[in-house]
Amino acid sequence: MASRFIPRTTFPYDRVINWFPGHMARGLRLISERLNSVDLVVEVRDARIPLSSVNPNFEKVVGRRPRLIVYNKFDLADQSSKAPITAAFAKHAPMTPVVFTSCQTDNNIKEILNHAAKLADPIPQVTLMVVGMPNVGKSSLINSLRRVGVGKGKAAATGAQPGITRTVIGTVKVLEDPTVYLVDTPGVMVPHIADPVRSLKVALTGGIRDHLSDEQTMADYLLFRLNEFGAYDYAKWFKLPDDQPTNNVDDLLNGVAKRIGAVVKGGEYDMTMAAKFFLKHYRTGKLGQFTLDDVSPEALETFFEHQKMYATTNANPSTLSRRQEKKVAKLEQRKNSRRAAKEEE
Ligand SMILES: Nc1nc2c(ncn2[C@@H]2O[C@H](COP(=O)(O)OP(=O)(O)OP(=O)(O)O)[C@@H](O)[C@H]2O)c(=O)[nH]1
Repeated sequence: MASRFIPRTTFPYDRVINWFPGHMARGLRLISERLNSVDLVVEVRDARIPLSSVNPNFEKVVGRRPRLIVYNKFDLADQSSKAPITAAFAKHAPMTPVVFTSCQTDNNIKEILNHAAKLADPIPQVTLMVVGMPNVGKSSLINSLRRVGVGKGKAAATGAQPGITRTVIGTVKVLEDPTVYLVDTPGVMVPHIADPVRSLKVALTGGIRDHLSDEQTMADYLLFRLNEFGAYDYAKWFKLPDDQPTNNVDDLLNGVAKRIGAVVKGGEYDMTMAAKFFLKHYRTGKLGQFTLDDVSPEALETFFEHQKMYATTNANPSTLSRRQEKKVAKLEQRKNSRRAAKEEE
């Protein structure tokens, strides 16, 4: 019985999956070049990995520009994650609006348009720039904004695999009155994700091309997390013996392969095809809604502290307020006196 099942408590994994093709470096450059003609940066993150889908490179490029954070694909995430994230933003970044959206249902899309329209008070025309890691749903968001704002169809190509948008497309009108334009940009990955498990989470949610991260390892990690959440429905879905959950990915994939008839020559089960099917099931929400990052108040506190440090040491001083400039100068001064003291030793 499932109640007697003891899930694994660790997932040893030390491989780092890196994926930073040329169009991403170019994309980052283009974002930085277009920034001066943009009134608001809309940074899209994946609500299933609210911390792991943050690219510190955006902090460097976007600096202290007015920004709105969108946690997209919220239909696939644990709905209880919204409250702690909202509270952490209210405490650490009260001037940054946060919106939780679903482009599948256009949920909360209007809220983004409302924020943009508010900016149109002193300026006649507002331009937004959408940035984010690959596959977080930037193009889908543009299409949703256009659908909700001006009732028009698809303007940007979307796809289940990352890396569909490869260059900055022209501006797209998403609201008539006031006029709001939007610029799509290519998804930009972190050039080097130091934490192996973080790279696995990004891959599992579709941010890295599947073949680069190995489907069976991703399936194993997904099984580990489902068991950790006590989400054992997969056992019934894939008709595992006695509907029992398992810690063994081969047992699971055998069940999946049998269920979908994934057999190769000689009658063996096709484990890669089974793993792909299992991943697709998860990615389309059929196994439930999960948030893979720790969003406890303590974890969010650490995250924001880290972000603050990063932003303070990397932000472009020309975009800082005088108070922030003073803080950066103070930090620099402290750093210099520490260096001088060391040299004297
Ligand atoms: N369930 C769900 N799926 C979504 C949502 N938004 C986008 N998707 C799906 O996620 C996949 C990626 O969406 P895109 O809009 O192409 O993502 P992107 O960020 O533009 O991708 P890149 O081209 O890699 O930069 C597609 O299969 C979309 O249908 C959402 O809110 N909910």
